[in-house]
Amino acid sequence: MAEDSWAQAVDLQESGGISASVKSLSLRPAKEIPRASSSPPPPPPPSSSSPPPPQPPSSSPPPPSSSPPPPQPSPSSSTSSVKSASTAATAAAVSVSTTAGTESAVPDVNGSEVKPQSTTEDDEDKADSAEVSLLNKMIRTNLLVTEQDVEVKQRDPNSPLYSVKSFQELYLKSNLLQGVHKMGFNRPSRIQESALPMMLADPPQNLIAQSQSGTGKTAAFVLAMLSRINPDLNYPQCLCVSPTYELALQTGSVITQMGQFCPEIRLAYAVRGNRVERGVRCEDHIVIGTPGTLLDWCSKLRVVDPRRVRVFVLDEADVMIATQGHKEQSIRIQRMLPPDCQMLLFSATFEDSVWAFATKVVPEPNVIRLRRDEETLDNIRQLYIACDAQEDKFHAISNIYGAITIAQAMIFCHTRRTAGWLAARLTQEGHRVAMLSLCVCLCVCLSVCLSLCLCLSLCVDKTHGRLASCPSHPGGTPCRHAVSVCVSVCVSVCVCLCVSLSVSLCVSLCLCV
Ligand SMILES: Nc1ncnc2c1ncn2[C@@H]1O[C@H](COP(=O)(O)OP(=O)(O)OP(=O)(O)O)[C@@H](O)[C@H]1O
Repeated sequence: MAEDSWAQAVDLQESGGISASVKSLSLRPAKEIPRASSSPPPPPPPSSSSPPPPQPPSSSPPPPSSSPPPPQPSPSSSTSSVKSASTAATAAAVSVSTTAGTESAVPDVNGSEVKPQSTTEDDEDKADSAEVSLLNKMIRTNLLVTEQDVEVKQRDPNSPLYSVKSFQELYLKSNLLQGVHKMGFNRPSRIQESALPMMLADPPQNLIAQSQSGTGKTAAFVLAMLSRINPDLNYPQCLCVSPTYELALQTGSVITQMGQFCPEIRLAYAVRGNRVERGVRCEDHIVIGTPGTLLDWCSKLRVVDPRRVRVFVLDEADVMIATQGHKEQSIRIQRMLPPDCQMLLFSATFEDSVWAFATKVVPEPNVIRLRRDEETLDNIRQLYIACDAQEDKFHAISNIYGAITIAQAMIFCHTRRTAGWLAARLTQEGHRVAMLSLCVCLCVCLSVCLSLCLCLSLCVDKTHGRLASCPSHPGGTPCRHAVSVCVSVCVSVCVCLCVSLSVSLCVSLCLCV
């Protein structure tokens, strides 16, 4: 959206309070929704490729179908946070000098956030936006405190604009307020100051809100959902759509924490693997899920009656539209909701495509936007050089080396190909350059595995085609398992090495940025 369309930039210092109608209540474990298979869903596999589901604090009851949902994570969810780190932070690092222009990863104020920039190179190296989002959530455990201006565009410009400086001003139910304080929230974050009064207003108002990761969006809409629930009504009153299984679980854990003193409120996960029988009504108050499964629950399976939903939250809208099919599925869910259902949409970024989607899903919205500051750490001086072409970047780096003394440096590049190109050019210039990339790591792993394989083959030869220690064939019977043993040992070693290398790469990148 054009900057000048933001008619109303608001100084939130001059804000008043708001009386929100709050009927909040409590949270207790949900009844299990009957599943297609009578056996409980298997726990998520303990593989490196799926992050562990968030654990509710010991003081809080487990979430509803609260044996966290399940299981066969979707293809998009089966990618690892470790991979996220390595791919998102950069595809490759060249140990030499300064960052290579716009292709480098951009750290946030905590030095932790990663945000990939799109280029046309090496698509396979690009980070999945959902992974990046999940990684940011996992890395960031504190609120990102910012003094940025909040821009507010009200649906009705004549209506008074409220913002709050304390949670008490929101007139929350006491057990909900207790949960907020138990989470260590003393006062609303910058975006919460103006978003919460709008979200809790009576009659309910629709909202599109954009602010960067870690500014308190999730906490804000969770509070709004918990506030709207009438626990005497045993059907879903709030739907929350997340782009992936893992992100849904993350939000679920915030609901569980914030509602820890509201045991009557129940939560269900509409995610792949949490199977329900057609026509069996869900009696939980909040359903959080991924677009496809949630759509099935609302339409095909008729587990949720969308006509009774009061609050619809669409989280991570920018990530959502990056996933094929999610946009359409979200719109189809939205179309089933009653006209007076409160629609809330959140996004960390606000490109035109996100805005177009947002306005399609959220009719007559209020809009809140938190401007993003330039982020720097005090002890780091950041400079940038605008380059028109890749070749210019090389010349810029050469000039820096010509102008100042640089003993050692690391250059982060977006793709392996760029890193290789830059390493070659710098080497030609007489610099001593080493290149580090996932590919190099994999080659090392592979060579280690091949040597191992060779050793095992030699062992097999020495015992005339048998493995002396084969438990299946003691006593020297010909062993056909020799090759499979070799292969499986190699594969496991390879996997272990890849994981550990990825972890160390991830850690070193985090430290470097
Ligand atoms: N008012 C508050 N006071 C203190 N901490 C807060 C407050 N609101 C949120 N937080 C904490 O700040 C961190 C980021 O909050 P939250 O996850 O809600 O932000 P977000 O904008 O949704 O970020 P993301 O998109 O990455 O999830 C969380 O650890 C949360 O517990």
